[in-house]
Amino acid sequence: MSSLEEPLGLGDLPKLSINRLGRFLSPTARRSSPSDDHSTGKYSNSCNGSPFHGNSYPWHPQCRQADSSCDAVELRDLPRKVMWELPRFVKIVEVGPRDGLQNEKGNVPTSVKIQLIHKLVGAGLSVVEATSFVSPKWVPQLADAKEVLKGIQQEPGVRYPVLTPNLRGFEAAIAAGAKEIAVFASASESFSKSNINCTIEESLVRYRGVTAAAKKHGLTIRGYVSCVIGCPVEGTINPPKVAYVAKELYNMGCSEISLGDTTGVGTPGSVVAMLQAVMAFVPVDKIAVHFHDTYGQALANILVSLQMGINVVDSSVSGLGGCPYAKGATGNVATEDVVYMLHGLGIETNVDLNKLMEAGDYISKELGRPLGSKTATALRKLTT
Ligand SMILES: CC(C)(COP(=O)([O-])OP(=O)([O-])OC[C@H]1O[C@@H](n2cnc3c(N)ncnc32)[C@H](O)[C@@H]1OP(=O)([O-])[O-])[C@@H](O)C(=O)NCCC(=O)NCCSC(=O)C[C@@](C)(O)CC(=O)[O-]
Repeated sequence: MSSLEEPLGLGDLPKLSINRLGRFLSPTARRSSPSDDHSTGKYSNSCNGSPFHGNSYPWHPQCRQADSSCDAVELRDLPRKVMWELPRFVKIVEVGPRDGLQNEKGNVPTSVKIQLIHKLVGAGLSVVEATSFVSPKWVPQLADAKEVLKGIQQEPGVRYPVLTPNLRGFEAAIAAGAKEIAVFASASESFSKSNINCTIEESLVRYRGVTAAAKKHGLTIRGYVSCVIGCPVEGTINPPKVAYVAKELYNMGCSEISLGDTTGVGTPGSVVAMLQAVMAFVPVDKIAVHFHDTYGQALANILVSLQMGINVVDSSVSGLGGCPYAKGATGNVATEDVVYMLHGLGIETNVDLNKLMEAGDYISKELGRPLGSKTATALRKLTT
């Protein structure tokens, strides 16, 4: 990886003066001490011997303890500390081959889908949602689900979940070799009707059957809740509604609940309230976030989710995607942009950004459209 591809952030922190670092702290986050001199930016000393010598960092847990030393604090860890204990590792669930390609107007050859999945796995992604075993009358773009799943050369340690809307889809998925499935409910009645042609309650009954069958086969099950912030028909969705559907999916055996802002209307403000409600019923380490970037809020929404303890993020290479049954919704947040931000925060992903961009180049060329990732667009301009 050339230095141009390294996100600005980590490498540059040591070059910042302590006084400039002090300015990262908001007046409310930083408690003043009588010995602080605000005119010079010199603050009282609670960190002897550390790179922060001469400064007090009340946001750091060690600094918050009386008589503690900040010796252990390294500049490298600063972003995670300033941002309130961000996770060290984030698992990215790549949904491009499914959520992305389900929305394509033109026909994408099966061989291209398979090649894309191989490239994404080659970039280090350990979970790649491969396809959907839905009705081809509803989503003709994924009518080749069986061929795609059978055609993938499955790598050990990599998961290839597929969507199953009912027992029929589940059986087809099993026959094609699926080891992990996902069921998808909605927090909006209108969207449930337009997407899977049933009410929320009917979908939960249906999914109890699917999850029971999946458990018998020893399969891992993911559960989606869509329209967690807003619905194109109903408008704002109340957080308790989202929490209810998430709890039901969790209780029926879904090991991970992915919360989908299907239309991308969420902001960090609405996302916090929604996550808070869900976390009352589903453990934080079982929650994933799934943001579409319609309003350009996805990265901010991911960041606030990480600050609340989430460490699983769904995204789509080159920002492919949208839902054929959610009018106006654009693509998922681009995986390249997520990886760039996470690496910039010092968070590991095991994803090689260069190889990921190659996968993005590949599918964009195949679809005949410009790159959908801002990071990839910027880096390609610099390197070509
Ligand atoms: C759920 C159904 C099937 C109900 O569809 P329906 O019309 O109510 O069901 P049906 O039982 O009357 O079946 C209609 C036809 O489809 C067939 N059929 C029935 N099931 C299957 C199956 N599994 N596989 C293949 N074929 C199937 C069935 O055999 C029948 O064929 P016919 O007799 O007319 O020839 C339909 O509404 C459907 O497939 N919906 C899926 C729509 C979809 O995939 N939407 C995109 C998902 S994205 C999403 O939900 C959001 C998410 C997860 O990405 C998160 C986010 O972004 O927020």
